[in-house]
Amino acid sequence: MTDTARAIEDQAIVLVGASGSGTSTVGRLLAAELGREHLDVDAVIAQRAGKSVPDIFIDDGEAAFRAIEESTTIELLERPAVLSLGSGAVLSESVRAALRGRQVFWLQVSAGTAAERVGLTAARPVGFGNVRGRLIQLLNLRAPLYAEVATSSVATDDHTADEVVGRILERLGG
Ligand SMILES: Nc1ncnc2c1ncn2[C@@H]1O[C@H](COP(=O)(O)OP(=O)(O)OP(=O)(O)O)[C@@H](O)[C@H]1O
Ligand SMILES: O=C(O)C1=C[C@@H](O)[C@@H](O)[C@H](O)C1
Ligand SMILES: [Mg+2]
Repeated sequence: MTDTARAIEDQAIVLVGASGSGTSTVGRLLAAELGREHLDVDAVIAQRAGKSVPDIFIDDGEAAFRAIEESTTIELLERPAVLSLGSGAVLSESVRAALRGRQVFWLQVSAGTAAERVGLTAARPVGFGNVRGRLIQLLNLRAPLYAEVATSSVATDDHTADEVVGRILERLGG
């Protein structure tokens, strides 16, 4: 193995994207394909807190969640895992700085598709009220931040999660 290949193997593979882009699902499948650990930052936070992310928002407030999200994300970036970031993690300048120089895949999704996907799953903070309208707002705000940190982007609207994994594997191999 070349030094470059070894250096890449030691590095986290990071997935970013809006809620419903598939960061959790694709991350789990990609990690299985690569034989790597999968770390979902939302899941790690919930496990450590002993309560769900929506409950942390309700009990402790968004600012408290963002502080935990920032430190947890930066900590987990040091692991040679597939890392699924929370959709709002890129709001943090410190997280964006920590992502520089890393392999970051942006899973792109339209608001319509994201709403269909998250509308069918368990409650989450962005799911309160008008799901599609809220997702459009969040996408407009966050798309430039995903673009800033991403080294590669993958369209997901008309592709299954397995197809998205295939696209990422092609790019990792290339
Ligand atoms: N490419 C895809 N095609 C069809 N359905 C998908 C795809 N990717 C994910 N899904 C489905 O969409 C739903 C949301 O996916 P997932 O939980 O992975 O999104 P997420 O980006 O992690 O969202 P959040 O930021 O809210 O955690 C799940 O039901 C999942 O099975
Ligand atoms: O869009 C957001 O701000 C969030 C997305 C989820 O990944 C969670 O991190 C939480 O629900 C907040
Ligand atoms: Mg997720």
